[in-house]
Amino acid sequence: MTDELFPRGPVTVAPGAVHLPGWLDLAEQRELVDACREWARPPAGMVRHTTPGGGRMSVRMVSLGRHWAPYRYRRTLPDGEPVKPFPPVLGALAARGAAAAGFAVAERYDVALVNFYDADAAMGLHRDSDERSAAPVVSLSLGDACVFRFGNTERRGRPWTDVELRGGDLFVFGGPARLAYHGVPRIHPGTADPRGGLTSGRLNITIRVSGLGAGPG
Ligand SMILES: O=C(O)CCC(=O)C(=O)O
Ligand SMILES: [Fe+2]
Repeated sequence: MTDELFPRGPVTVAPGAVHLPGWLDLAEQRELVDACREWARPPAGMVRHTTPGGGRMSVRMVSLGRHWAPYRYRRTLPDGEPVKPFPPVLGALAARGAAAAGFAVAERYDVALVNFYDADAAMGLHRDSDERSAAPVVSLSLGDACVFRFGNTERRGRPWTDVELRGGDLFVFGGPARLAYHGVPRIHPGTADPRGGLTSGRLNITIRVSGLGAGPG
């Protein structure tokens, strides 16, 4: 983005974790927001998951390619609906994003999770460890800014770095950071640039290589 008061440059937050601010222009953001609206529709639309411990997640999610629900991937939703296919546009974006962050990825990206955060939603510190691939996770942010907490691979606690992710930002974590704990403690409501297609709330698209191939489950 060229109209920022204080332009933000790429930052390596930890070895293997790269933040590229303003990676998507406003037109690309609008296209993705429109696509997310389509993907969020039933059948196989947006859901709030319950964890095995009985807690209800505040983030609404829709899966593409494989249905993710705590804590594994499946081909179908609990009601038997097939998961929506993985859109080729996200495969291309993920490959481009990983390359922009300095990663050479031989595998094909095949799953995505679209997360919607309203003003009060948050995501606790966790690792993305349900994949069977070491390929970097590619994350795109749209709408409201948030605090993205990027921790370490050892424990769900400090040390961590808090990064502000805004609409259009790319964050990629792979290599030594692939299994680092991370989460979203807070949304900054009302910070979305409406020209990016979202007037309230935050969308995050997280694209991964499942490593599950054509196998079952
Ligand atoms: O919303 C984000 O930026 C992070 C999402 C996330 O960590 C996940 O979907 O596993
Ligand atoms: Fe995650």
